[in-house]
Amino acid sequence: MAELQYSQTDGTTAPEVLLEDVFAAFRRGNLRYTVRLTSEAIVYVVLGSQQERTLALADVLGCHTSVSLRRKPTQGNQSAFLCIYSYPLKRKLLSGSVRSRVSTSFRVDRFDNYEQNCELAEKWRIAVRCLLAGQTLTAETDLTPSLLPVRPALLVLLNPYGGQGKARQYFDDQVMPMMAEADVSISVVTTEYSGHAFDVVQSTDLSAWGGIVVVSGDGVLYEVVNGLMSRPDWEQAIKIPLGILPAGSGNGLCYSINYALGEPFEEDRMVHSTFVLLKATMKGHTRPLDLMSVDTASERRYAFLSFQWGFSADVDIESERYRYLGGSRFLFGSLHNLMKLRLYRGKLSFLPVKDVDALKQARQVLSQNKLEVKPRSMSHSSSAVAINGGRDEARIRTRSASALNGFHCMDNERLETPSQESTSLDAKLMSFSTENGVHLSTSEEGHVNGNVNTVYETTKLTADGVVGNMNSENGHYKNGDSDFIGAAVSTNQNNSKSSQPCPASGHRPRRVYGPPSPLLPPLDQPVPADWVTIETDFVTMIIQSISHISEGYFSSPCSSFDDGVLFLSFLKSGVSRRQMLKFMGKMAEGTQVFDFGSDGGYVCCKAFRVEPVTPPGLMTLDGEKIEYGPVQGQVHHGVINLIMPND
Ligand SMILES: Nc1ncnc2c1ncn2[C@@H]1O[C@H](COP(=O)(O)OP(=O)(O)OP(=O)(O)O)[C@@H](O)[C@H]1O
Repeated sequence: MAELQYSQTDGTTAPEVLLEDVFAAFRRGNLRYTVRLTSEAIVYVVLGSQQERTLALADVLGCHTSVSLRRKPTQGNQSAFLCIYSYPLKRKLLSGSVRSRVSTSFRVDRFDNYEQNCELAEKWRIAVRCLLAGQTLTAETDLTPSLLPVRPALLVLLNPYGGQGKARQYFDDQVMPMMAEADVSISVVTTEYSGHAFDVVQSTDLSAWGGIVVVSGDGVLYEVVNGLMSRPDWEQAIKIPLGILPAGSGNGLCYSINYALGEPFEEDRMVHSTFVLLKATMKGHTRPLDLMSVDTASERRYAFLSFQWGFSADVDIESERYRYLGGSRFLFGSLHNLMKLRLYRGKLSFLPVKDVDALKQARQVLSQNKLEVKPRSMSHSSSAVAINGGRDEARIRTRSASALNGFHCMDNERLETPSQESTSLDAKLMSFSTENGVHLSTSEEGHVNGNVNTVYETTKLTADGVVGNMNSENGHYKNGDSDFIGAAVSTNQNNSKSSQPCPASGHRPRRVYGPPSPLLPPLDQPVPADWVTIETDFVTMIIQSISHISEGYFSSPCSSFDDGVLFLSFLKSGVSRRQMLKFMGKMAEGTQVFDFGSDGGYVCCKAFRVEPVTPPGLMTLDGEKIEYGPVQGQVHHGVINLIMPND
């Protein structure tokens, strides 16, 4: 643990000491500390020494009392225990900073009486929990349990087939122990078919939940958003706080959140993302996130991430076969698609946001990140794009080559139309054993071993709502319906089981709910005169509302969560396969390209329309396949409440 100077040497007032006591070390009772709690930290000093140690509350996730001592107090042992769980950032030699768990325990033995010691420990626990919830305390505050904030449980939707199919493992091993430490109660639904998340949120009583968290990729959150927007009470429903933990392939939203917060993602992403989610949950924090409404010829859908057409959409959908590779599936998909570079003829129209030079701003953002940017025209192979080094080097190291958004070869290589190859996910027999819910390990400073008492449930929800709680016990998580053999795509509400993601999320009825889209004319009418239209052969097109469309792919440096605008990146024909390969090498090095010179663009807009001329192919919304054909969309400012710290 880092040793920090607590006393204020800079002339500023030291934060008020809320609690101060003398506690013993957990294991070595003869080692005693003076422990102080302020609104910012728990500071403890070895008695008779000047050495202070600090647990910054910003790093603390929770606090429990007597967690490991199941044994009854004996005559010689009347102590209670206080255990604090923190996740400070620690520097690593090669990979920057990562959070690692530290549990710090004190023996509370001021009194000869066990109950009094318990009371004292409980007082500390209440104080720490209240501070973690963002409450203001003073030294005079009467620390009673009634002060503790009561928050409804989170509804967790876990897709066991997202990404490499490790969501269950990550959840059991990493997420649940942290949820228990933070005393956040949850109900877990394991999705059983593509479209299950949609069905659940469409019909569940939302007032029962404090928020909905998906343990999945962006695809399941897309289902959740569309499920909420398909409700007659959509206006209220979409306000429920939404969170995401990264168990997919692209994890674009989760990456964007961590990026915006400066939180590591490269290593232990689930720990970092859970930490961020829980810190926000404990304080009841959310941040507005823009919503995109997208109309196809037959229906309306909603998205929070991106619309894609061309190379990147093809890579996303066609790389489903490499799903077992996780995020690397995009690299293989890109290499595969590189072999058969295609052009996509069509008309792109957009309503530009005047006076915003997106490219200039993006260069500024990148240079602020201490990245070196040398814009070039893709037509000129001699000019290079290099974005290197800087504080975010590790963070923006591209693992996913979905970023290799199309380039068209100019060496007269054969251009093909998009293929209609089927996508499939290997059906696998999955057996989940999650016997021992939460286990805390022992480490330095007298840390605690043992199971944490917490209550969480596996809830079986169907389109009809809550069917029943599967299991609920102290510290034990049992998934009653975890065995899974997939066969076919199904939206069967009788919990029929499927292992094949349905990219189009099923054929659902036309949406009738949602905000009006005043910027959009009817799809069969021309766009207004103040729109810009480009008709050409496109290689790729991405319209996005957040910074990253997949892990490490910083495709829109100008985007923020609730800026009320969209950023459009497109690339027209004009680059060779060799150039593209070179570019892919740079991507592997951790470089990024968003600057397409005269062969493309990066613009800020509020609405768009795409009218493909190319025969049927792939279009995606938040990485999920949508109906191919004319499509248009507009942004709706800050409609979604994203679970994310806002302080
Ligand atoms: N039990 C299930 N069986 C089959 N498909 C499922 C199941 N649960 C969810 N799905 C589908 O899996 C698809 C992919 O899910 P998800 O987005 O979680 O992972 P991903 O595609 O790997 O990640 P990302 O979207 O971040 O690239 C979604 O379309 C969802 O509808």
